[in-house]
Amino acid sequence: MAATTGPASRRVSVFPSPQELGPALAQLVLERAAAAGGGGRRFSVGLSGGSLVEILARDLPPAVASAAVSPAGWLLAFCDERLVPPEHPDSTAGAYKAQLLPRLPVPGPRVLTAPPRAAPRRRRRRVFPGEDIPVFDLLVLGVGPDGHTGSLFPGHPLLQEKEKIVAAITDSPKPPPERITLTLPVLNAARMVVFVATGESKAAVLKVWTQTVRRLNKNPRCLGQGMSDREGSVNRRSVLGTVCGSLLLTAQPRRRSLSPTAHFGRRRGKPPSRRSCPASLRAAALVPGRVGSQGADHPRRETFRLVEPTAGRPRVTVTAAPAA
Ligand SMILES: O=C1O[C@H](COP(=O)(O)O)[C@@H](O)[C@H](O)[C@H]1O
Repeated sequence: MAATTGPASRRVSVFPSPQELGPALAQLVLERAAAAGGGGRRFSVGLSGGSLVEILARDLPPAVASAAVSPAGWLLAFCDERLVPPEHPDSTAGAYKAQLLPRLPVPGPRVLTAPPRAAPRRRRRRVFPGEDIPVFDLLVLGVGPDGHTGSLFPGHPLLQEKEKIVAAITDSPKPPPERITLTLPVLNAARMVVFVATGESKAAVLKVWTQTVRRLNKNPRCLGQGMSDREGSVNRRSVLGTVCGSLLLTAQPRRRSLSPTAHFGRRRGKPPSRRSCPASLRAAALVPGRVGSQGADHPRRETFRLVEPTAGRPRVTVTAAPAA
């Protein structure tokens, strides 16, 4: 049973274990698939790798079977991929092909083996007709202990990417160093984004994330303490740059008039110049409403969050649970 707080559009649910989180996540996938079908769309879903593969491989197939749903119309892509041979244990596509796909009914989903930007322009057009930026119905993203999501790492210049929809990274702090990843513009364009974090190693980053979002929601003009802390083993501002940039996915059109001062506040002296204020943070200041999380401040608790705007898309979900 999940402990859930926050308005329906921005819900935080805490699951006692991944065993309980998994079925809820599977239900969410089916709900989004049904919503896409109801809207006359093919269901497009992007999946991260890492620990998520096991959760989905365990809990999605039984949910699909008991709902008697056919995944034949689904389009499945990967939020990021490590550039290793498909049979390598680090390959995200390889892991899904080995663990999840054989457990789904036949015919299974259409699988994009590389994110659309890596494909020729003609093929991208066919996959996401009429969309400059692919609008996924659902992105299921993991969160690393350092706050990375997909292969978007805290403090990495890739967070500033605005043009590409898929970008290469050759210096990933987490091995393997060479990867490709969906960029923030794609994350921000999705109809719903689910962040899944399990295990104690994620507790610290989720705590910072939650606290910052609360601060932002109370007073979007001040990111508060820690945000100008450039020292220490963890650059909290950068961590939040990733995390809050992701939370932007929820949000509203940007207000052009917002200045960097507005985002960093004046409490810690002179605000940084616009250049030193990451776009993801500028955007994060516009996250509306309240994100609550029961117990999420406790370092040993992790959270399941569902964040969605009151009107229309996109919606953001974060899921987490202590490790089994
Ligand atoms: O390197 C990666 O890490 C994240 C988080 O992985 P996890 O095993 O800690 O859940 C993952 O979401 C991403 O796809 C992957 O490339």
